[in-house]
Amino acid sequence: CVLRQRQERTPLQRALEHVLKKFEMRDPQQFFAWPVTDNIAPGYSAIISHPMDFCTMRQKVEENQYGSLQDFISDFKLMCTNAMQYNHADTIYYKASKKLLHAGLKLIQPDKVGWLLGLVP
Ligand SMILES: COc1ccc(C(=O)NC2CCC2)cc1-c1cc(C(C)=O)n2cccnc12
Repeated sequence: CVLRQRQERTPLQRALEHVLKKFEMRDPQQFFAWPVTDNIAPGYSAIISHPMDFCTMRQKVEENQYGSLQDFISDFKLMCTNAMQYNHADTIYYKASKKLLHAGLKLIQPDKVGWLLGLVP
């Protein structure tokens, strides 16, 4: 997951970066900061067909690969549901991903997201 230096950003990119920072703050242990590897999670790549993590999301924002907030939220949900699929419910990762998903979706609820969509014409 390579991050290039900052280029010119569209209003959507700036808004997504803002939301991404808020999401990342809800992952203090940084379990979701980087791609999960097979050596820390045996068999991960055979079980999870579409891995996702915050660094990859940041890369996609920087490369303007998200056409909308919804595309971005889909990757956030994918990241959390991957963790609930691979990890058993009694693990710290499953519990962290469930908490992160709920906290993240609360952050972008319509009543709270007005300020955000104000940034995007
Ligand atoms: C980038 O992923 C990680 C980075 C660091 C850590 C980590 O610090 N784990 C320590 C807490 C007890 C060992 C765990 C993970 C990790 C995330 C995950 C996810 C997200 O499924 N995971 C699954 C099984 C084993 N490790 C992990």
